[in-house]
Formats: sequence, C-alpha cells, structure tokens
Amino acid sequence: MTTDTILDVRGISKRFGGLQALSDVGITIKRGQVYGLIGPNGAGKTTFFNVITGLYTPDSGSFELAGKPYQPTAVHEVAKAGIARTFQNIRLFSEMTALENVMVGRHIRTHSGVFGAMLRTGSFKAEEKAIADRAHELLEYVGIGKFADYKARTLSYGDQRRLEIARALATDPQLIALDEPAAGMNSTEKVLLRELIDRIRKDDRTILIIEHDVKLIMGLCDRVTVLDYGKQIAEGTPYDVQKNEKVIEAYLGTGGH
Ligand SMILES: Nc1ncnc2c1ncn2[C@@H]1O[C@H](COP(=O)(O)OP(=O)(O)OP(=O)(O)O)[C@@H](O)[C@H]1O
Repeated sequence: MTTDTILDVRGISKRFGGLQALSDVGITIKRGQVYGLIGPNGAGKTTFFNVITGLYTPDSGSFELAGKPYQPTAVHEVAKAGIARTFQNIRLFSEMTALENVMVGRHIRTHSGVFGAMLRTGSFKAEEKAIADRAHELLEYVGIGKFADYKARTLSYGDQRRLEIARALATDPQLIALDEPAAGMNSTEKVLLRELIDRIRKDDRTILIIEHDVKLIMGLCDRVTVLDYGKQIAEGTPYDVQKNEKVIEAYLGTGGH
C-alpha cells in the first residue's frame, strides 16, 4: 500500500441472522479523493459505514488508515484514529447551540482533560477559547456562521446537515464519511452542498460519501463502488460505473433512485 492511501479495507463481511448484509467488500481511498458508495435500498451501504466507524463489529475484514492498521471497535476510538462521520438521520445535540455542537467535536483533540475542566485551570481556559475560535471558523466555513448561538433544533434541515459536517471537521479527520448528506434537501440546498464538498476536497480532505442522488454522486466523485445485496458489483470512475451492465440491472431491477 502506498502512503497516499487513506483508507484501505478488505474482505468485510457482516451477517445479521440469516441475512448476509455484506459479503467480502473492500475499498481503497486515496488522499484527496471523493469516494462514493451507491446502491439500491438495502444494498448494505449504511452497514458498511457502521462497520468502518465502529458501530458494528464485522464478521471478518482488515482495516488500514493512512498506512496503519486500525480496529474500528468503538466510535470514539475511530474518531481519534481520524475518521469522522455524519448520519443519515441527523444526530445533533438539539438543545445545544450550533457553536456548542461543533465544540463537542473538537474536544476529542484537546489535552486538558476532565481534571482540567473541573479545576478550570489556566490551560483549560486557554484551550476552551481556542476551541470556540476554531468552532466559529468552521461554522463560517460551512456557511452558517450567523447561527452560532442558535439552538441546533431551530436550524433548517439543510443547515443542520451543514452543522453536522462542521462538527465532523472539528475532529480534524483524515477521512470524513458523509451518510446521505443531500437527503431531504431541495435543489438549491443540493447545489450549496456540492460547493461545500468541493471546497472540503480542495482543502486537502478525503471524503467517503453514501448518496441516493446519483447525479450528485456522478458529478462529485473520483471513484465509486456499487453495492447490491451486500456484494460489490462494480468499482471505478463514475463514467465506467454508469455504463456497467450489472449496475444498470441493479438499479432498473429495483426501480432505480
Ligand atoms: N441492525 C440490523 N439488524 C438486522 N438487519 C439489519 C441491520 N442493519 C441493517 N440490516 C439489514 O441489512 C441490509 C442492508 O441494510 P443497509 O441499511 O446497510 O442498506 P443501505 O444500502 O444503507 O439501504 P438504504 O439505502 O435503504 O439506507 C438490509 O436488508 C437491512 O434490513
């Protein structure tokens, strides 16, 4: 594996009772890529995300992040290792402000720890200020700086999705995994989302994205993997994947998306 590989996962299988949700799935994501994961409903996309981010334990599989083996055994360990994610069903702290939500993401990279917080040491206060400053920057970056002091639940759906992205970025991830970021967005919001993802990529981040909006995926991704019934039926550039017979069949067979 070369050093420009960020994520290299191989041989992931996961069974739920009698259902083989993933069969021997593997992907390699290079630094700076936007990598898409698509497939019809129930294909195994979310299960795959849940495995690589430590929510589900796979039955088999090996994982490397930036050239180092890692075991996705717990969500916070995965975040520390350098993978941040957003969720299909937005998971924000709804009663906290937008700023506080982003600050929570940042805390996994801080040093003062619990005792520093309890004693409110000088270094803790300085660190809190730095965290708040960085959180403000990230809110501006995703385009919702003016809502810093609004409770998360009062933001529009599209803005809540941006807030989730800001929170994920706050962990300084090697890889940011977006689970259906365009779900429920109108066409204007989708254009803005696309611009944001482009900007994140240009700023030297690597992105893995599950998305139902095939047009968005095709316009955005460098490479795409297509899952169907837990199996990887195609991998390649959006152009190649679009022409693949198995992919066309899988989408037409289920009515497409
Ligand atoms: N915790 C679970 N227990 C049992 N079965 C599960 C569990 N999670 C997912 N499944 C099943 O695994 C299969 C793959 O589901 P998954 O949610 O990964 O698909 P998906 O491609 O993300 O679908 P969608 O596009 O609808 O979100 C489905 O048949 C689903 O019912």
